[in-house]
Amino acid sequence: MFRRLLGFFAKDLAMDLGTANTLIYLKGHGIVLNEPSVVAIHADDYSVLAVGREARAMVGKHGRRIVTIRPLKDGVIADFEVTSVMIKSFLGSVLKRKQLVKPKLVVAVPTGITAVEKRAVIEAAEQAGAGKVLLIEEPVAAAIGAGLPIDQPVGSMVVDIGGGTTEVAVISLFAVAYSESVRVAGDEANEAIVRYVQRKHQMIISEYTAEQIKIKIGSALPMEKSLRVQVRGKEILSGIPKTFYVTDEEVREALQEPIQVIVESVRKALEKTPPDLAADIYDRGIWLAGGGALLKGLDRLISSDTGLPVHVADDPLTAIVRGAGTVIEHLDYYKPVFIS
Ligand SMILES: Nc1ncnc2c1ncn2[C@@H]1O[C@H](COP(=O)(O)OP(=O)(O)OP(=O)(O)O)[C@@H](O)[C@H]1O
Repeated sequence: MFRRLLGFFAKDLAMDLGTANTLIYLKGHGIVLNEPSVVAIHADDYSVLAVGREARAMVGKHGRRIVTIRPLKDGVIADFEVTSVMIKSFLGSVLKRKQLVKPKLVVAVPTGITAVEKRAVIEAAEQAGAGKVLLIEEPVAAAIGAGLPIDQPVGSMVVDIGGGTTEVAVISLFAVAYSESVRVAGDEANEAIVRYVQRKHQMIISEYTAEQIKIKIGSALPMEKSLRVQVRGKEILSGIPKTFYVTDEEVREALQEPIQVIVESVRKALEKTPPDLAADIYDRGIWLAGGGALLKGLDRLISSDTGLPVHVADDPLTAIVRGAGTVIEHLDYYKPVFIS
């Protein structure tokens, strides 16, 4: 009885532990944390200097004795210790005071995650102070966040374009019926812009600058108005810092390859989807989620390539955590979605 009473007061949580961003949803409150998945560490004694936004601001601007680390790669834990530290810091800032009962935590993870990777997520969360850790596949969470009827015998296709991975999944009756995952998403797009600028302008820019270019003027198809952005970089030959312009057309050219891989994975998923579910998708269309869904014209490009209607989920950057949040609010109803 006492434990049940304590359980009533427990602050259960849901988390989108992403390659680029980590978001936390607190039961009964909504999204309470949205931070870059970055940790800054002192190289001498490995002490943690900053986590999240504060650590992100140090990237590319620190001396040799500081290291900035993105502990997740392609949606999975690449550096276990640093991930634990990061989760601990985020959970700590959300929960503030020590809890009498450890909170239940729903974590969204990529589809096709291995048993070892699952274990790593659960252990990192437990070390960070979580009680029971429940895992849900990211596209399922994204579909719930987008308001799709995943509890019905109806096929819904979600394309989640994150930082490290693009996941295409067909979901029906609480489960993934078919999925396709490629390690090409936002990060790869930034790297493609860095390479293009080197080749075309003989200038070196950081991945952060490339990301800003992508967000400001990036598009998958020509836009009504031509755009250009002023960029600061370093000339390859002289090493001298210089300012130059990059146009939307150039960014489209740079992004052609990664976009093609994403479109190809959607086409492949459609080909492999069982016929009855495919018929539902042909009727209802495809939903895009994740930060990559914000690339201008990507919905139109996928639509013209597949001949299907393509919708962008509301606030695609938060779709996964909102979906995982819905699950933590109605744990019993969504029991069938857990994968561990
Ligand atoms: N307006 C925009 N246009 C294009 N890309 C964008 C835009 N805004 C954000 N992004 C990209 O979205 C990506 C981050 O998306 P998101 O937070 O959904 O990924 P994540 O969940 O951290 O990654 P993953 O799912 O791979 O673990 C970044 O690569 C970022 O550059």
